[in-house]
Amino acid sequence: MTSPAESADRADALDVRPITEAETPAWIRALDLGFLRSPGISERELADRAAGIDPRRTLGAFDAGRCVATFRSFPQELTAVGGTVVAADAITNVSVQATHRRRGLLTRMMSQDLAAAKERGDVVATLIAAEYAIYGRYGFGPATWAARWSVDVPRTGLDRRRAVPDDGGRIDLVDGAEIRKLGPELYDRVRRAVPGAIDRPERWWQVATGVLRTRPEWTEPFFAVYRSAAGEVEGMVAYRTDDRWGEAKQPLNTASVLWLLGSTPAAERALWHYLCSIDWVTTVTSGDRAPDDLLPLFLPDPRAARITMRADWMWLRLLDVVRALEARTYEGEGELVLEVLDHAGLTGGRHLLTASPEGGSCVPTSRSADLTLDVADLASLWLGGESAVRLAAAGRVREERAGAARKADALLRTPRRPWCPDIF
Ligand SMILES: CC(=O)SCCNC(=O)CCNC(=O)[C@H](O)C(C)(C)COP(=O)(O)OP(=O)(O)OC[C@H]1O[C@@H](n2cnc3c(N)ncnc32)[C@H](O)[C@@H]1OP(=O)(O)O
Repeated sequence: MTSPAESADRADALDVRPITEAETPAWIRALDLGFLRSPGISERELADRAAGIDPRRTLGAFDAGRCVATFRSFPQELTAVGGTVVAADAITNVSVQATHRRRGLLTRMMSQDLAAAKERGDVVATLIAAEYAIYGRYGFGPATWAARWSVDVPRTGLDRRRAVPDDGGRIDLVDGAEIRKLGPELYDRVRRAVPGAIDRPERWWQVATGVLRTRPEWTEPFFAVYRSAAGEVEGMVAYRTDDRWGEAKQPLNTASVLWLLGSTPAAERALWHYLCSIDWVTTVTSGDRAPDDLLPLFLPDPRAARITMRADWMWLRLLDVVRALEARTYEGEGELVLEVLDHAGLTGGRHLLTASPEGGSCVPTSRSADLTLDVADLASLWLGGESAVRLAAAGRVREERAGAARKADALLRTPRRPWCPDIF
């Protein structure tokens, strides 16, 4: 039998390194095994997925030449509170095969990647965590949250006879080519106004419209565009329907939203109302939205919208506390001394934050701290979605001065929750 120490030694002996371009197909197959996906993959899917992978930022662990662990990062833009965009190290495709787990392979790949991101000057690292328990140990904290709703259309109280937006705008059904033409500009406006949102490279639109096939089961969705009374493109939605009928021939279709964008509340309202007006559709599922999404408030009876999922979404790892705190604006004016603990030594230290609605300055200080907190908890507070009072009550943040958590909330919390509309 092998002892844990011997297993750890064996993991150390494994090669963890960036892959070569020629190794990409084997790396993708290893990732699919790690994500419990069927090993069969078409040549087209393999080629379309490989085209999105930069081998220089793609790590593999190799045991006797076989890829047994995968890890990849790519450059990403993340919107901070106030609209400034910061450079992020987006981490994805993390897997360690069931035969090689719990021998430290993830820890080795993560340490390499975060060190490289720090060296490059990225302000944060981002990821969507498969399981809650994995990433806190590396200094990540949940920073955006998501909710899904299921709308019982007959209960909404909306007038089913109404067919067009009641605000002078219009909705048109369009094809994927039109979405590729109109989508990037609209999305860019939306994401710069939403803390927690990330950029969508051209590849995102190609995948969303089926030009690139990165999943075997892709079918073309419906696409609709909303234009305001002034003719401006302000909203867009992609959805699928399921052609379900009851035994007495009642139409019972569900319209499942894949993504819905509005640069104005009016655009969001018009699109949700449109989805609830489609003949045959009795249920609308929302896809992943911010936890404080306006959807229920657009319905005469908000109880028609039932929450079906609510969870943490994007996790953040601050790589540079000073640049992160200086990249955002604040809800009020004030000073706060933060003692930030980072056991990995990537950032942290005691800093004086001088905050205002125009921005902030952050400098090392020897003044006594108001709050002591782990870098992972500061990540949860940074986008304004978590409360320092709440974290203090849970014993995660320590108040060194009475009332400091409340003061931190007055500066850092935002009226709307941060939101990352995408999975990556
Ligand atoms: C951003 C993304 O891609 S999210 C997708 C993550 N991938 C998956 O969930 C796929 C299935 N799981 C896996 O592939 C692997 O189990 C991984 C990647 C989660 C972990 O890889 P491993 O090499 O086993 O992790 P490693 O041995 O470095 O573990 C380090 C520590 O994290 C802990 N840990 C790792 N995974 C988990 C988990 N899923 N739940 C709880 N603790 C975990 C280990 O116990 C270990 O703790 P210790 O230091 O106290 O002993």
